[in-house]
Amino acid sequence: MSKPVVHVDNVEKIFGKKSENSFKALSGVSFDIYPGEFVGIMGPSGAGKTTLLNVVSTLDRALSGKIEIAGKNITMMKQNELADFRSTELGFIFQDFNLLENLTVYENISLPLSLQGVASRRIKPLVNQVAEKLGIKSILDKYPVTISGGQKQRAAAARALVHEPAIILADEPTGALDSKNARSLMETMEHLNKHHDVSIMLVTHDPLSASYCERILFIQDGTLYKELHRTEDQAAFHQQILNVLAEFTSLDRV
Ligand SMILES: Nc1ncnc2c1ncn2[C@@H]1O[C@H](COP(=O)(O)OP(=O)(O)OP(=O)(O)O)[C@@H](O)[C@H]1O
Repeated sequence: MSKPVVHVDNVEKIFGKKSENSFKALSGVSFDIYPGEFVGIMGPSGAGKTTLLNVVSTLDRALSGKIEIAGKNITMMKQNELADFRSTELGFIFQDFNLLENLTVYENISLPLSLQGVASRRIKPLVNQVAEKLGIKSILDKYPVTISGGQKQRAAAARALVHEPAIILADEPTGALDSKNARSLMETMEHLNKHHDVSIMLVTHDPLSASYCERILFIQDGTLYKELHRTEDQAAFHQQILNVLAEFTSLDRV
């Protein structure tokens, strides 16, 4: 078996100092994501999903445990090394697109490459290639204010992919989209995963978005609660996800 692209080993995260106010947001969390996998993270509000994404994405530090991405131990890296690591190995897609309004779609997508100092003659073919994959070649000269929410999210996905990161980290990417655009974005992510071998870790509340994943890790109270593999068709997987979410609701009532 190939080496995992994300290796999380016994991670713990505590907010606040060692006093009555401290809160254990993650406890003994361990899992691997292998190259080319599409993994969803689900769980009730406050379960620790965003905290987990933040420590994996190097935006926050775990208190203990080990996290390796693309074979590199990020828990040992200094701040300046982390910034370099993020810009080369990680691709981010957030709910609110985070496109810069005074740059065109082309300029937004090329930003990670410009920041890395890639020569502009090398940037153009890379941007065109990723725009082609995401079906947004015709809007490259437009400004974000003139395009739809779905197009904005595709542009954000293109920007996340253009530097060929080891993994795409997506936090509620469909949260600001209507159902048609949400479905279309998830189909695109599924396509990128299946046909272009893009590894994806997706945090979502939405069972339909999650049903595009191959595997879901459910977390509750900061620990892994259950893991679900997609073995049947998407509709059946969607139903399995709904069943697990219903377990959380009934646990709440206890
Ligand atoms: N900076 C912080 N200081 C103190 N507690 C925090 C901090 N950030 C998060 N928490 C707590 O840690 C727990 C996990 O939060 P987190 O945001 O990871 O949950 P989540 O599963 O992403 O929730 P949601 O689905 O509502 O976004 C929550 O109880 C939250 O209140």
